[in-house]
Amino acid sequence: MYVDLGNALSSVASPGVSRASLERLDEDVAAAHERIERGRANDEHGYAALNLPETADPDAITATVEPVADAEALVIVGIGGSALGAATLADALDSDVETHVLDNVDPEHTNDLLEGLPLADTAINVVSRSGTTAETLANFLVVREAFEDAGVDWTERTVVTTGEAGPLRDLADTHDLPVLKVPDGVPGRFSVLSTVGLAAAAIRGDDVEALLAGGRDVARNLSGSLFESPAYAYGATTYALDNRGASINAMLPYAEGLETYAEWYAQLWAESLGKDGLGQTPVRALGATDQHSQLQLYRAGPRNTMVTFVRPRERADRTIPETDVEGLSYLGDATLGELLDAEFEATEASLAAAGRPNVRVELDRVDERGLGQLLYGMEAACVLAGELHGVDTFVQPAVEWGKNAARGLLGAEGEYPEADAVEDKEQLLVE
Ligand SMILES: O=P(O)(O)OC[C@H]1O[C@H](O)[C@H](O)[C@@H](O)[C@@H]1O
Repeated sequence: MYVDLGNALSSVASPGVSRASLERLDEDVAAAHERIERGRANDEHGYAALNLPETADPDAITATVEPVADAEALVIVGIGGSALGAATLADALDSDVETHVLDNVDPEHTNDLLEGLPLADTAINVVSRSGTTAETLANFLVVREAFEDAGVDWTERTVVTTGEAGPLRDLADTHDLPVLKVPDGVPGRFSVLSTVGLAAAAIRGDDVEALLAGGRDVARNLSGSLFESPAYAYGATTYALDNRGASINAMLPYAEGLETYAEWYAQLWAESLGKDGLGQTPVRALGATDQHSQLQLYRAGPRNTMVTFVRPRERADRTIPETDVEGLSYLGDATLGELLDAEFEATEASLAAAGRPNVRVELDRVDERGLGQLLYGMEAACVLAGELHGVDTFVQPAVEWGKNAARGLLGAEGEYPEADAVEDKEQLLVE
């Protein structure tokens, strides 16, 4: 993972950060790094996630998913941090296993998905750390019923990933299902390199060891200086730009396979840093597609946005056929990859020319190792930014409020005062 901060400097952009400010900030980075290292050493909640490249057990994961390793299709049932990591890997890595993520509870989508699946050859990986998330459990019950209706034994096709206890764990025990435990101290949005993200990767035949090796590459470089650690360089610079007015961070990967990565990043950034009135709003985008939609705003709109570019240094390529159509001959000498790179460089330069801050993150390739580096790197960047902001990176009370309110509205057992607030809603209906 490589991070170029040149276009975030105040000599280029406004808001921007001077080299002198970054050097001063480096003292805070050193203190934050010490805190992070202490948290990692004690396996404290959240910090433990940064140990996953060392602590995850790829052999145990592979052995547990073995009963469904022959699957032609895979449905990952989970939501938020229990879906987006696996979805990111599935979007970015080729596999013969057709992979679907059932996170939302839109009945039309669920019906369409279930109708099209070869159920007898489909694996289910149901993932919920708490084992209580309404969307996940409801979807699982629906999927299970579809298997039963088709005469397929769902217990033979299901792998469960969950915590030590809870309704999903009970269900798994009752039916003697293979279970992978969500490791302690690892919040969902930091769990891609654990059983949460890696079970699906193993079923798909992705190289789980290489994903973890990518994480280790970046972990090795975490040090007390942002000038020595690409992950910290990114985290510290986003912090500095946010403080100077870049309250929006548009994630713009230039690789089709990284579209879902931008979703994963949005959860990581929003749920971890959005608290105490602070936080940088992540926006999901894709290059070159969003050059033709969002870019106008980022170059000429309010000066409240930074852009994060992500691109692989190498990718498979395809030649653009020659043409004698007048005005298009320049395309015939190029490849699609060269065109995408030219679009990337032009966009980066156009933002810099307009004085708009942007940071370039590069990977060698979009493969298991590169993804392990990118995902771990962004997690470490986020933890650092959380330390610098002084927020509690690893909790999400605002999300829990909504979860409780929905439970209360559905009449779940227990006290859910949040549901009363929904019923007391002020009305101003315009028809
Ligand atoms: O894994 P689960 O317990 O089902 O939780 C799934 C998701 O639920 C909530 O929305 C949390 O805010 C997320 O961080 C979490 O990833």
